[in-house]
Amino acid sequence: MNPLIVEIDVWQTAERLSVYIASSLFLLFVIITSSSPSILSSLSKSILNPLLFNRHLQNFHLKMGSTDSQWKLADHPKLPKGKKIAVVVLDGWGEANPDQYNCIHVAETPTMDSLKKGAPEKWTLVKAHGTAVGLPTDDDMGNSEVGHNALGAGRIYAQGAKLVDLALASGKIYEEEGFNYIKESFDQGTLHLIGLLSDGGVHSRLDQVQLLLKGASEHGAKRIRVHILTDGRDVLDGSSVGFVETLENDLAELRAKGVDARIASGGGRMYVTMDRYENDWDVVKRGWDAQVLGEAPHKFQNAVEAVKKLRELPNMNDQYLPPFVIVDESGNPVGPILDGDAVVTFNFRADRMVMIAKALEYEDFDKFDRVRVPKIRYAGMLQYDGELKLPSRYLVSPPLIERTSGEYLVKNGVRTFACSETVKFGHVTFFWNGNRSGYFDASKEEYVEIPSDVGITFNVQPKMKAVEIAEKARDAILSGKFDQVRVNLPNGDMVGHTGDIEATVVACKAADEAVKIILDAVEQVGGIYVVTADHGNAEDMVKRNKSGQPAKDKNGNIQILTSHTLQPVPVAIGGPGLLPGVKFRTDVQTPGLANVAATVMNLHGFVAPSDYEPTLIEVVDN
Ligand SMILES: O=C(O)[C@H](O)COP(=O)(O)O
Ligand SMILES: [Mn+2]
Ligand SMILES: [Mn+2]
Repeated sequence: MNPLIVEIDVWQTAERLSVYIASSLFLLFVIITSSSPSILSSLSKSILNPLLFNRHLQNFHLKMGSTDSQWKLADHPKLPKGKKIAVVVLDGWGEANPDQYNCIHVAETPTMDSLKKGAPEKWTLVKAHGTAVGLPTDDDMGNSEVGHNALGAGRIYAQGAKLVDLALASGKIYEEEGFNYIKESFDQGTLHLIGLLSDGGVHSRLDQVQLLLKGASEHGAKRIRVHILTDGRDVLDGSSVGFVETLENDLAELRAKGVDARIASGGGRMYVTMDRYENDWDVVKRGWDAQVLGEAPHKFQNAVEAVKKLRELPNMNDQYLPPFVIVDESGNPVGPILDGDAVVTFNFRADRMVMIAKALEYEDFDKFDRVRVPKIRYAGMLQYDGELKLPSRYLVSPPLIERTSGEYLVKNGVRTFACSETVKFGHVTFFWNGNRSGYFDASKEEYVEIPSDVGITFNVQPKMKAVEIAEKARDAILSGKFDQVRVNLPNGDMVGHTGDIEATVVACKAADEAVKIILDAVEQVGGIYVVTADHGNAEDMVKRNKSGQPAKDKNGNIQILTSHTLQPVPVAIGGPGLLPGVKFRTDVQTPGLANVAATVMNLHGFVAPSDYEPTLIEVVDN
């Protein structure tokens, strides 16, 4: 066995022992002051399970109000403190076979190529999809929310997709406070469901919507209106028609059972409702006008026809369909949101629901003129922002992601700088910190957002703000004011989602150049870099058949993949500050993104908490 691992084990045992002694005194106190048998039995279970016990204790400290000592991380036995560390997340940068649809391979990426030459000691691959990041199955592609959650939290949490599955399967969703709250409107009002209609599993899933429709009607909803947002980003472009047909069939079945259920409005997710990080409130306003006011530039009597017709507009695709409302024979919208109605936003993922949640929930709201603000009972599928408690009502509790590496490091004196452009800003801050907005300690942190271009698809500007982000990171590194400088470089992902292969190649080159700027700064200050990604995207831009060849549609055309992938992502370490003996371990079972947090903590000179996924590195004495 590696000497370092033994040393850490010894240290951890010592730590655990001291924690036990202190805690046993506390437990004794509880036992003496309480004769409850249930407490005694759970205590004895905890004592027998050190991991569980540690977690209980840590959570107990947090609940009781934490002090610095409870956050204190142990010193790493070999790795020094005080190194400047750059953590670079290349969004949508996976590792795949080299071919013409692998834009990372096609692009000139000398910096990332040079890192790869350090394999296997300084460059490795980790899982970034499926159960490795808390998604329901290994058929689920990775995404930014779960990827950054895992990177920052160092542990794998059952994510929204899975939690909603469980709540629907057990029927618990209908017993909880959130559903009971909206149910109050079912007698007199309409239940409105707003969200992304696809089976992408990133923000929402069609099968969950189907179950919710069925369950809500069985629990008393008599009038239901669905406001759809078409996808084409997490699923193939053009698939919207099939999803709308499926939904229409379900609604027809409900109508046959006497429920007045219809689609009321729609629009493409990137143009209607699902903006994020306040990049462009007009997107949310277009949705508000269609969903709440029943007003849109396009009116149809049938949603399948709406989607088919709007897709015929020049350069149109599912992501950008203009807003439309469904009207009756007299031209009146069939489902504006009115006083007394209930509204559920059925996406489980947070980032692109926060803005609409604010519009639906906040009394004081000045981002656009809402014209009419109906008195509704509103619930999110999940609570989208735990810090803002937004929305205040929700059907399923979100994963409780606590004690993230960001919080630990800041509380251990690591001065932290984080930066991206608007479209990914929340990824390296909010998602990284366990879906929590704001600073842990404003005196030690600075988060910089570079405004993204607004109102364009990013294939038009594939370089995005990569250089600006890198220059901010460079300045932060050189300033000496920060110990960790963390960025997200969005290009591979944001341009990859457009399906424009040529532009994605330009995007990958731009991201690579940005990495170079950051690594040069690391070099200058004798620092360390950790370069990784949150999931794949740009490395595979075509749908593949089972044998891995590009799949063709019925007309013989290649099907461009706009979505993320199931590919692993690289993790590269290096820089002049890295001790020569540091290398990637070969004994970590199925390493994934969640193993990165402990790795970074080690490089800052600390041992990660014992319930974190193991570090990827070891220090071998020369
Ligand atoms: O919201 C999006 O843009 C896509 O659905 C997923 O992309 P992301 O997970 O990289 O943000
Ligand atoms: Mn991403
Ligand atoms: Mn993406």
